Amino acid sequence: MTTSSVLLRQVRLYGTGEPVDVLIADGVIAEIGRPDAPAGAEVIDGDGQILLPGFVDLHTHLREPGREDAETIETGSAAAALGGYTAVFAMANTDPVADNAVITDYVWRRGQEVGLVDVHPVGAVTVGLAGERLAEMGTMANSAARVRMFSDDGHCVFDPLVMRRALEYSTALGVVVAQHAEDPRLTVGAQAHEGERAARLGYPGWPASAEESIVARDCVLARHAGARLHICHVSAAGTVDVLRWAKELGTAVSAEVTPHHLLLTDERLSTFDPVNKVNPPLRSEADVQRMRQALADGVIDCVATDHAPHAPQDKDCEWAAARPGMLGLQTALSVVVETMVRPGLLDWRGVARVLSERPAQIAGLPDQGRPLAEGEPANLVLVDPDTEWTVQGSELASRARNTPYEGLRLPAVVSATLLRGRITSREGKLV
Ligand SMILES: NC(=O)N[C@@H](CC(=O)O)C(=O)O
Ligand SMILES: [Zn+2]
Ligand SMILES: [Zn+2]
Repeated sequence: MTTSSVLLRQVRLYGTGEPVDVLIADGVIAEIGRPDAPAGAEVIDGDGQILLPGFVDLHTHLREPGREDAETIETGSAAAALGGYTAVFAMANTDPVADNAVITDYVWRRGQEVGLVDVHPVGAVTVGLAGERLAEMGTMANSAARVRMFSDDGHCVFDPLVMRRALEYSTALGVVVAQHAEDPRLTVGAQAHEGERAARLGYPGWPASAEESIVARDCVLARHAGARLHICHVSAAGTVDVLRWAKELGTAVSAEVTPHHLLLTDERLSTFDPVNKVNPPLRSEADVQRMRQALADGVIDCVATDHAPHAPQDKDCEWAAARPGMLGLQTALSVVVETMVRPGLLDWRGVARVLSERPAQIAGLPDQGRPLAEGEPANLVLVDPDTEWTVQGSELASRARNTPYEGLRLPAVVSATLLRGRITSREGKLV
């Protein structure tokens, strides 16, 4: 067996301090300082670039099994590695649904076979995402994939009794339930953020209260169950108030925001381009500002992409018929830099927190989001903060093309990603 080593020359840990050399051997950070390159070591010249723990995405749609025409575990893993990720959580709304251990184990094993990123399957909360009967959470939690997160994402677990039971089981299993917070009675036929723009265009509105009310309800349920709850894709300013209240009461609730809800508003509706259709919808400028502030404050814990690839026939059609969702894995870092680092809301230590450390803690991954220190697993990303790039959907690794950032110039590029000491991407290419 050959053991490979990598020497990262002149990198700045968390973007602070003087550049140092980092030697990686046998999958761990072996030495930080001025180590010599062992014979045969691969040397990467960091040139003062920023070293961070590899990113962890709690919310990815990889579409396998069932819609391999939109994305596969292989193409999605490629997008993840190029985006700086070392672990992603693949949502359960596949076809068939990942509501049993046969599917969740398949997703895990296929991810390991591809080998670019750890693909952790999310198990469904209810059978077939139908919201009626609990799926076999225990079997999934104890199978090869060791499922740690459960979600009916795409659908809200709407029945409060079903949600209560799911939270009670999750506590016993030591897993987390992630809620797609959308009261379906308030969003019947909804097409866009309820507000002036949707009204002018005649689109039925998706009110913020549909999100806020479910988050409030679930925080109450979680507190009484002594359970951990995670809120997917927070989009409305009022949800931040609910989260702050619940956290002050000691509720074990965490929350994510997507890159697109940090950058884009419902102003995009005027384009009529369904690439901008997403669930929850793009909201107002005030909501966007509140998302940024809450992420900086820690009321929102982390950034998750909600990477949602769709085949052209499901997107290139009229607005009402188009599926909701947009790509995110290869643009997340740049959008976080644009919306949080450039305006001074987060430093690079903060970027490590929201893209790596907090998500790893929320999901309970012991080997991700770890400190940059000797002896720690070498799940790492090297970031060049000074280079800008122009997004082109046709150049992204995803099988789908539905990026809302087409033609946009964004800051920061991923120079290299390392998974357990092995280089998975380098200078925008897979290794
Ligand atoms: N976000 C979306 O608009 N779509 C997601 C489902 C979801 O995250 O709710 C999808 O699966 O396409
Ligand atoms: Zn969702
Ligand atoms: Zn989703």
